[in-house]
Amino acid sequence: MFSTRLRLPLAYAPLKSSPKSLFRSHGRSSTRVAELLPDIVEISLHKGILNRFRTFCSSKDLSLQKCVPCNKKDLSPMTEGTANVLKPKVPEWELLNDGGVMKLRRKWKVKNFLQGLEFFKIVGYLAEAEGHHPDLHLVGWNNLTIEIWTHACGGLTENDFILAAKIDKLHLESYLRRTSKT
Ligand SMILES: C[C@H](O)[C@H](O)[C@H]1CNC2=NC(N)=NC(=O)C2=N1
Repeated sequence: MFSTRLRLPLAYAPLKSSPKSLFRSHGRSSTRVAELLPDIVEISLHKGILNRFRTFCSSKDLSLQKCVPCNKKDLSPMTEGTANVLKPKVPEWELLNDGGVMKLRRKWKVKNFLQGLEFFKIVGYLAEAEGHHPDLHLVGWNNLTIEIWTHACGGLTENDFILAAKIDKLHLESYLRRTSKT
């Protein structure tokens, strides 16, 4: 864990210019506050590092994260609010509530039926590698839809957003353009 003891030489601790948030205006004498300074600095430093660590964990690019096994007993679906927070990270996908089950959905038009099946195969290999699987639909031979949700809990988990982000990283649109010439 991060524990960096930073002992500021009190002479250099600019008490007056320190951010208000560090020093409550309890009218404490500067001597008392000065005594507290090293611990206050350490706590804020610690928090800063922890916050940076947390930011790293919820890294912007979901496609760099890995899906986790959905076999935890207490796995529960995320709230609609949380889903809306994550949604901007997968802008091509829509959030839908399918009879009470929150899902991610994205549609593509394919050139022909075989291209659709090829598309499924590419996504299938990704899903197998992640251990998390989308629902694949190919309707009217060229309307391809992918829906992603976590069946184990009947709703959305971070796995679903990670898988959606990884599917986007496949850049299947350029695949569809390339193969449509064949
Ligand atoms: C143990 C393993 O994580 C589970 O069997 C996985 C497989 N793929 C999955 N995919 C999806 N979408 N939901 C699940 O609940 C799920 N469970």
